Amino acid sequence: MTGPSRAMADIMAMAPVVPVVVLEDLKAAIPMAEALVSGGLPVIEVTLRTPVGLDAIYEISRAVPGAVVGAGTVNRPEQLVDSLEAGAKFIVSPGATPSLVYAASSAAVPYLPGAATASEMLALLEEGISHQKFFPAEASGGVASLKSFAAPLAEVKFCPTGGIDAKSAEDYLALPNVVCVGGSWVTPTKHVQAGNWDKIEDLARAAAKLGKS
Ligand SMILES: O=C[C@H](O)COP(=O)(O)O
Ligand SMILES: CC(=O)C(=O)O
Repeated sequence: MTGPSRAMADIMAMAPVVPVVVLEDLKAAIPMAEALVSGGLPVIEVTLRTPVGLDAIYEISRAVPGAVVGAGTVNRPEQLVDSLEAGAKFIVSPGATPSLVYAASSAAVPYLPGAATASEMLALLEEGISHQKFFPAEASGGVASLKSFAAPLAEVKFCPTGGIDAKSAEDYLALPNVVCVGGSWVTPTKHVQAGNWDKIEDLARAAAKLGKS
């Protein structure tokens, strides 16, 4: 495993669940991150799908010391640069392109690119990227597909994301090639909008226990 994959492996091992956050209101960034960290989920992926994504990463990285905040939906190399400037500790993209892989490798930042087929996984392995996001997990065959990848692609370890909930997360985490899972169920929009941080902390606490039974 090369440097950036090693570093991504360490981040993925910190918690069984990576909350994938789509924030509409910057004011929610810090209390939401504090609730997740208090509940036991320090690794947080803030997507760049909304205008406040980068500012949220900036604020969380400076104000929530226990958080390891990364940028998600990084679809272009310039977004990777902006994310690092904002304070992102890791980078996630739904797929991968040569320019994204090059940008991540040049910046030596932990990088979790998406892959959904054996060919995409092999292409990333050729770049030294052994830790990959299986996306979109449920739509790409879910647990059954990952079981099929385990033997021929034994070197690849996954963070499946997309359509996973608290119940199905257990099934994914039981697989030998799954290190953690990603999902938005820990930060439901209704609770974020209402500022129900205690509810989010409860969801995080339950998610942090997954895979440990
Ligand atoms: O990164 C992918 C999604 O935003 C998270 O998936 P989900 O909302 O289905 O959990
Ligand atoms: C889906 C995904 O991987 C992302 O938004 O980064």
